[in-house]
Amino acid sequence: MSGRLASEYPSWKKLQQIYDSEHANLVLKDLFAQDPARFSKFSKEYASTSGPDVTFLLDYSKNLVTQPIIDTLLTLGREAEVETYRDKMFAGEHINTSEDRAVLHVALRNFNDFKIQESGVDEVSAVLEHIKVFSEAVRSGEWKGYTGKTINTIVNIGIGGSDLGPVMVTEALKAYSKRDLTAHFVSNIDGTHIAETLKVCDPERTLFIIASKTFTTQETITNAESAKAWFLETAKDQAHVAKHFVALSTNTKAVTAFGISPDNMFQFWDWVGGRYSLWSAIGLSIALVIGYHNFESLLKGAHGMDKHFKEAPLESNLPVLLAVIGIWYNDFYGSQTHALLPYDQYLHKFADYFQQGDMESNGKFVTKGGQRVNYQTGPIIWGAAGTNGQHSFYQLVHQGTKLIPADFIAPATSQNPIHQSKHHRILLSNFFAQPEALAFGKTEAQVKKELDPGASEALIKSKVFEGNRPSNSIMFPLLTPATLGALIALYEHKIFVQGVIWGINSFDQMGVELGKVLAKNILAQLGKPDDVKGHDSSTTGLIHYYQKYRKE
Ligand SMILES: O=P(O)(O)OC[C@H]1O[C@H](O)[C@H](O)[C@@H](O)[C@@H]1O
Repeated sequence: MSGRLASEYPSWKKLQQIYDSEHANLVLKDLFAQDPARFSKFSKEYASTSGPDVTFLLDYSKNLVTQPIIDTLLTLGREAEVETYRDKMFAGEHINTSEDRAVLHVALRNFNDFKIQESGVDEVSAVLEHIKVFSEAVRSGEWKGYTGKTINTIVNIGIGGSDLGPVMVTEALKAYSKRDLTAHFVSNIDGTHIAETLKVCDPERTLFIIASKTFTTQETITNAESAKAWFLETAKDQAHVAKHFVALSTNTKAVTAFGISPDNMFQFWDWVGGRYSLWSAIGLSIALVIGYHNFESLLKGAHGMDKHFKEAPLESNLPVLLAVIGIWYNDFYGSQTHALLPYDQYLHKFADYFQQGDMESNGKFVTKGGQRVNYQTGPIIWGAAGTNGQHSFYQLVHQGTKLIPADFIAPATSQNPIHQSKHHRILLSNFFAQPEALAFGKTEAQVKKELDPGASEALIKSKVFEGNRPSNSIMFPLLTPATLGALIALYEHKIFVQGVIWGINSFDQMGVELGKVLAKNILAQLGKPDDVKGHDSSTTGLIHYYQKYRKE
């Protein structure tokens, strides 16, 4: 984040030399055979030192690294001043330089532990109290709708960071949810999303949460207006809106203009990035679903990881280790993607969440200083909950031509230990087997032994697994709110460290703007073919096709 090109650091050049001269010999099978202590050397147990107990194991031994490579990667971190920039973040310095903002999602889960100076930070506890009081009133039934009935449905209307975090966390912590309160999340501007959701809502018992940092996002405001119109069809009186609509935003003026009273607004601040906002008022739907106490545990679990990230030396700092290992593949092996593969159905939205978290943060081609990078920055993040992926895309992961570093994530204990945990044992046997298969593969000699002597060369070759495909494994005892908080913070800080090393600003998102501006211009031209002006022939042709067939 210093804005320097990463490729100028001496350690970067050294890593390139190491890669060129050694990568052909970096064979996991050999590395494990040569060192029986490899697992204990390249795995770490995390234990929180503040807040609720959180422990997990990070096993990074199945990576194409040796100790000297890890050391050089850590030197890269030091040369890029990761520690300095980490301290700047926690101190509230304006490290988001393009927008001249502090980056203080860590302040949202701090509970007065670290001293952070920034306007608004002293209001965090009041907003948490507001979330607590409101969520408890709704959950207990004390908060009533306009006809005196209790709320049984919440609809969070938001997009991007105002949607993905709450969606992912409420799914992940479903085991802690209040079963008589149904949560829906409407994000897409496609009218289908709100229309299908409203079909199952009762206006007398539904609470709409309009979640938008800016309160100007086209999708969210349009969906919110449609929801309000739908509500008023039944409720008639504008005064009833107060019982059924609340806003989560930094923009009081726009919230008031929409017709939501400031009393029903949950505040946050410009130093909370959208993709880091689930810890803020944007988490209201989470508190409603899992209860404030559990929401606070989520925050405290994240704070424990913040403390680890802030205080642990780089060589035992888990977000740093994940970050530099990721850079090794991304920048030296040329891998384009990184897979997040949780073996926990509750985490089925984890990869979706970190698509925004990582790709919006680190999908940048210029440094903070405005130079075009001459190396790869953020990877493409993707993934799905195991074992589903095994029956679809794992073929390519095992035998395709691309190197796909992957993180396997699993709880030792299931929240649903049905059939004497039979399901969970099967799930975990797959969680253990896949990284093993990826790393060690299956040789031609092994394949031949299993086939008839007359088997064709082609058949033999098709059954070979080259192996040497790297992965991390993360295991924890149980997916609790605090564990999830720590896990999310682990990845947030990993993304931060990578951004610092690449010299980019991980906290703006200029890349989402151009399409929005063009769409606004096109929207004004959709009326008639003659209005369609100023486009290339392809865009013009597509709009004309729409105009020919549309039905209003
Ligand atoms: O919360 P909002 O202001 O409505 O923003 C919602 C989302 O839209 C923007 O375009 C950004 O790409 C996201 O980072 C943000 O989370």
